[in-house]
Amino acid sequence: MTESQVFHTTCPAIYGSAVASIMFQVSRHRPEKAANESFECNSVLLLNSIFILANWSSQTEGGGSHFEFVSVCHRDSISRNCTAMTLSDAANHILLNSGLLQSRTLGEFVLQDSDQPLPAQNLFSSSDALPTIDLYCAGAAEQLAAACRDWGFFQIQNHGIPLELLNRLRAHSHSFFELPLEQKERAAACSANSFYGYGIAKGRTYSPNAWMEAFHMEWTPASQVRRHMERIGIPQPQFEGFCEAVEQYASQAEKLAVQLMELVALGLGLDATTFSRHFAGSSTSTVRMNYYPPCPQPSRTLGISPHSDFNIFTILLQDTVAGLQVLKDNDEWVTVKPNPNALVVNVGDTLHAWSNGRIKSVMHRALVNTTEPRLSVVYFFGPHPDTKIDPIPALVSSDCPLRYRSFVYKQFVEQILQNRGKKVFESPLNSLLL
Ligand SMILES: O=C(O)CCC(=O)C(=O)O
Ligand SMILES: [Fe+2]
Repeated sequence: MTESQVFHTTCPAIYGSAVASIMFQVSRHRPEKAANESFECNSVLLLNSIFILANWSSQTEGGGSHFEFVSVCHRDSISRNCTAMTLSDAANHILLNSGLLQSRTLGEFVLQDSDQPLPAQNLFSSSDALPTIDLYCAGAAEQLAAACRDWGFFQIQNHGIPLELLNRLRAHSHSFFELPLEQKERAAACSANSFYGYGIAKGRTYSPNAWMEAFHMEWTPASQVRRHMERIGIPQPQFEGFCEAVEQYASQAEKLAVQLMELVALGLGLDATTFSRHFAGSSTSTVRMNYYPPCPQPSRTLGISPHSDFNIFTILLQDTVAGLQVLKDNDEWVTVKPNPNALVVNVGDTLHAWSNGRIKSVMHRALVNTTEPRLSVVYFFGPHPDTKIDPIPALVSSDCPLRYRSFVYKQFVEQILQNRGKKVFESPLNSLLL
């Protein structure tokens, strides 16, 4: 029933010379079509694959266009299963398989000039300027508070999480993203409203065509790592290894987050438990693996567009590839130099408001590059959903008057989720200003 042919095509609009020629094999469901009909590569989208809508103009069909949807593995540029579809089928296929909102239009997923400010090419020089703090040094509390005030970001070394665990987690995360797309998609988010599972990053903070894939797993109130991984179907030793690495890491990161809250409280001149006593063994935290495949035109897209995190602290593990950038003083993007022994920590909007703005959550983004995939494993730490956040009275003074209203964490998050999908980021903190 099908006829297989090999085509050479170019994608000048999207990839320029970087993918000068993609060889792909098209299986057509209508063998009777004219031999001289040509295919034109029309649009491209990627997760771990490049999706191509091949535009087939057929005179025999009354001059109308017919679209065929072809999925091509971008690493080796050799096609896998190719199915003929209509344009809307193809769009639906992309939406469903990416775990994305079905209501969106295809155009939003096609790589194109972004409406976000794009990076200049020279921004990849890494900076040593971001403070690196030894968690057990004398003065760690003061250094942490100063870094939270001046940068909203810092790296920590001597953090107590063994390097062996960090390396194991990095290795398992890489292996996960190297699985075939079809397999990863078995853990795709179950509904358009879910953030969890495999897919591209969603939410108000990310560009809809972010050059990345992600695997997001709930950690509290109960770990959902195994539930997601069971759907993937990998051999038992790999399954166990992956789940154990994530569970051990998340458990240690949770303790670290509490320790950081206590040190920062001390550094701000407060009682150590000012923030942490509101947690009493309960938090809202998740783990997300972000993976940024090499990109032929890194200046035309971003891995993650500028955003701040809405939680308390984010603890981020990088590998050796740079890409994370922090907006310093609302003015200059600084690249965080990868340090395999260190963890990158940033203040979230909730802690910002809780401290009455004494410490700050800042915008950050991720760049992509042409040659190497980049990985980050992120632990997002937030309070229990019912926690009421009141700016700490001791941090209100005549030279720092009360700036934020009190709020319940889950209402703050709900409001952020309602605003998701907005293309230009607006800080959720604005809605809390008095
Ligand atoms: O991958 C990175 O370096 C940044 C990730 C990030 O900002 C996020 O997931 O919120
Ligand atoms: Fe972030």
